[in-house]
Amino acid sequence: MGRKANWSEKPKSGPGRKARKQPAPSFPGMIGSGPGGGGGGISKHRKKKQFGGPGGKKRSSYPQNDGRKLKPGQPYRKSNESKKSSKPIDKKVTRNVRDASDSEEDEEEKQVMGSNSEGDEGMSDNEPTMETGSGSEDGSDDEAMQDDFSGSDGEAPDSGLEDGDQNGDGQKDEDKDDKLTKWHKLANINGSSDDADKIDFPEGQEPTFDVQVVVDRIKDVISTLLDFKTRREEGRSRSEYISLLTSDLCQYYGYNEYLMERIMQVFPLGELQDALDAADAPRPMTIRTNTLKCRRRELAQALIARGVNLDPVGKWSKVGLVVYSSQVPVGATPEYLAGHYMIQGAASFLPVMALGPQENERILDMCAAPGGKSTHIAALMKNTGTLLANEFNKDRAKALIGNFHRMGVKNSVICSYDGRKLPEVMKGFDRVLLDAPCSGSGVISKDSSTKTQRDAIDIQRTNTKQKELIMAAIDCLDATSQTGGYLVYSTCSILPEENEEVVALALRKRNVKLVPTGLDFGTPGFVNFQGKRFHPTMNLTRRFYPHSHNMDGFFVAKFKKFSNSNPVVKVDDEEEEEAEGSGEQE
Ligand SMILES: C[S@@+](CC[C@H](N)C(=O)[O-])C[C@H]1O[C@@H](n2cnc3c(N)ncnc32)[C@H](O)[C@@H]1O
Repeated sequence: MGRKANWSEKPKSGPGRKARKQPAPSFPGMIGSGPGGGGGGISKHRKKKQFGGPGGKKRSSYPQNDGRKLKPGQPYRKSNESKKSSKPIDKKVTRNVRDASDSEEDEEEKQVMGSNSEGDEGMSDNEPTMETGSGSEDGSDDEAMQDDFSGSDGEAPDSGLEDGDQNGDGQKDEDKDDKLTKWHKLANINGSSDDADKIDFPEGQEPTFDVQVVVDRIKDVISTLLDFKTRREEGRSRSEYISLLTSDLCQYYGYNEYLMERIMQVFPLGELQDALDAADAPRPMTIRTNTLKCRRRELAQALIARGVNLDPVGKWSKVGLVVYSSQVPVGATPEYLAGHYMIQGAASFLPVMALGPQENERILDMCAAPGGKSTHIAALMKNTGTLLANEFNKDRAKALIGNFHRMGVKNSVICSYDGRKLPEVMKGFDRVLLDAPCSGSGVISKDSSTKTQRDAIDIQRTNTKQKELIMAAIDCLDATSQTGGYLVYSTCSILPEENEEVVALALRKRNVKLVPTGLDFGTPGFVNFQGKRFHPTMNLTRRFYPHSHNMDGFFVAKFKKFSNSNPVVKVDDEEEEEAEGSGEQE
């Protein structure tokens, strides 16, 4: 398997060193370009005409676009201008974003990577377009499945919603003219909105499509909604403005109305554009060192010597590396083939960090393929104890097997049950990870078809499955475990229907409580959402967003099971829950 790396080699010269002298690489593709940016919508136009007026000067400032460099996990702080206008439209959706500490790397890492490198502060400007090759592997559930031996570089992200349900990217191939016609119809746009005080509401006339008109109007409507009393046009209601904004955002970003409305409920108005822009931009490529086989410093040395321009991912992880650019395919290096690392989105480190696997435990990964998190769990267990890695989809389970072999996982059993049936097969685990199949609304840059293909029925179906899986996951746990009794529930979705609502149901129907995830950044989960009141401890769950944390949209909740019996839930309550979802109505 590959040739042996010379770990003692010092990166004084050679391609790695040279790579570091290159101009600062930037984020792939900026908004609207690159594989993820072309989702639906008007990304091509957006390249030319960004918010902030003609000439392409962006008003909304995504981390890499305003000259700052961020690594995954680093919070993005808005410019003063944005801050001033960042009034939430509704107090119920006001978020408190907790800042992560800045990523100052420890001295040891600096010595290896070279101090003062361009990358020290974070990502740079050129997309690291890595050829992953046929052997490339993606450890993340939520990323393109580069490691499932399909050999495809641009596959849909693995939200695992349905077995084999990942959509082709028909949206990308949509004919530009058809798209424009569609936008024209949808837009119903007339005139320009240069005058910020006078917004031209479409009144049924045939629309004249003009991206700049849409862009300006989005800006004006948001400004109006943020200062409604003074800026509103007499006789216009807030809902008129909101529906105009929804329609314009759908056109500009290429979402269907259902998903756009959901997203507008998640983010305060002052954050919305940043969130939507960042959702389109590809995330930095990150890799996770397989500590079963090597140390991060050694891996970094070996890759730098091959021409990979990298840095530690941030202070929050001891095993992650962010790759800025590379002269070799990162998914086909000898080190990769020898299992020294997994190509894995930074956000997908978080559920396993929260789980905190211990040596000699019995751990279940209920939805495990392709194995990014499972192999991480095995590494933290140091190949001791027992890891049961389950994956319902047999084809995907093959990728799991391949990854376990490559990464040298030896403490595991792989099985292929419907997770909902697992308690009938085996129980008594110290820890369980449920990285649930989801809509993928947090990983839109990896599968832009999500923008148009998720609807209410789809989300409802997913939500039902997630609720059944979480019940089963808890039933597999042993509350009397001496070392654990913990469940981590995670998704790569930002929708409360797939996150807080699922958690809320578990809190009601099982003897579990939420505990801190131990992750020192992330935004607290919603305690109130759209008139629903969740348990106050919901603020212990963590949300991660591309625009705030420079990683995929993710949700992580950690539970402790305190009794193996189940609470008695009154039949009336159950019926009410089924009718209303799991949160209490305010
Ligand atoms: C989000 S992905 C998991 C990614 C994985 N944890 C990783 O890090 O590589 C969800 C997985 O759940 C699987 N899945 C879907 N329904 C399932 C079920 N009922 N039981 C078990 N697995 C299921 C999907 O096939 C998909 O592989």
